[in-house]
Amino acid sequence: MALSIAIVGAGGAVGSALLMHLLKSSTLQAGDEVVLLGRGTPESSGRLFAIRMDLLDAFDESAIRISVCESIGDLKADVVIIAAGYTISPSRRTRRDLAASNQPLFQSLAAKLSRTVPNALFLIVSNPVELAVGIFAAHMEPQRVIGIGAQQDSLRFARAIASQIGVHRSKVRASVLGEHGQAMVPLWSSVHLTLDEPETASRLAALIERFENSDTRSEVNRTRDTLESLLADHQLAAAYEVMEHVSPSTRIMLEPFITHSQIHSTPNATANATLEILGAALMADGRRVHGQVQLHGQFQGIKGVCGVPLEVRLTGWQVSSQLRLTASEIADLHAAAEAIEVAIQESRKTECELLTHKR
Ligand SMILES: NC(=O)c1ccc[n+]([C@@H]2O[C@H](COP(=O)([O-])OP(=O)(O)OC[C@H]3O[C@@H](n4cnc5c(N)ncnc54)[C@H](O)[C@@H]3O)[C@@H](O)[C@H]2O)c1
Repeated sequence: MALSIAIVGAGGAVGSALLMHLLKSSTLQAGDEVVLLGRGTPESSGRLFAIRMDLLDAFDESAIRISVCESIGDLKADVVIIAAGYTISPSRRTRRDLAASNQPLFQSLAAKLSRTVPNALFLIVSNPVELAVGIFAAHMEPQRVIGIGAQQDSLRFARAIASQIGVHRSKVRASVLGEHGQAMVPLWSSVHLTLDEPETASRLAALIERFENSDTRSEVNRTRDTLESLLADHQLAAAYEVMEHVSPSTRIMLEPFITHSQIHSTPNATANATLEILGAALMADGRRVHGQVQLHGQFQGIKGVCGVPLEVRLTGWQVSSQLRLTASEIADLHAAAEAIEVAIQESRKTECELLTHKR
């Protein structure tokens, strides 16, 4: 049966990259449909119709249907990708600022989409991803809501490791759980090679020994100061060079901010991570991906939103049983889940205060 994928925020940096990746990859087949969902204003619809025409001119041979849905009430879709909302900028510097700005949008989208497409699979790109997942999971079946941040972080961790041992990412597997933010939990115990090559294996063993127990927090703090002065001087090459020499755990925390400082987003990496989860859902072959989901004790007894290993189908996620964590990783994961819960509660409190103020 033909598949329909809707994108909310299709005109943004991530949404545009996602469209390109979707239409260039073999994820969809002839007859499937990509729906660009508008905000319900003439300006938004106009822009989406123009984007549609440009895409048709580029990709018509693929025979994938591209349509614009002007009103959320008319939407029909099997998968909905949420890539709308504010991003980090000089006027919204922290995840807290972002939470305050994006919370009303998340609430409104979740309420409307739960009425029109309650049985869709929801892939959440927007940040703070944990807040969005919590809100969407309160409106639909929690099993149908997945934040893509942990997949993005896992891919970055694998690449950071691959680059330090001189191979490409296809040769390395690695997982990052927890928060898509400061409380992320890179799992050194999950790191392994997909090739049997003794020299590479010994380089990886040396890297793990060097960094597995290093103090990421203090390295992040030290390195952030160095980066800030390099960025202030527009020394981008030097900033990226610094990243080659820090721990992969530090690198995945800081490198996206260097990129963001120049192009205000990380569109292609994010589109790729989103597509990996979509691909896993379509193949439904039990491959492991990672995502922020609303847990009720299914992984390490955690209750709340947290990034965990997943198996995904179009009907929803289940926790993947393929990962064995060490005791200290389990402790870090519980600490991350608590930090996420505190941040979510804080955002809810701020929203309540704002509502009381308005009355
Ligand atoms: N998880 C990740 O790794 C990751 C990476 C990059 C961006 N993001 C997040 O994805 C979101 C989009 O990022 P971007 O870089 O594409 O930003 P962008 O500013 O380029 O695009 C934002 C999009 O959201 C739409 N939008 C804004 N307010 C809206 C509203 N009220 N209703 C409907 N649509 C609305 C805009 O029209 C635009 O299409 C942000 O929340 C950002 O933080 C996440």
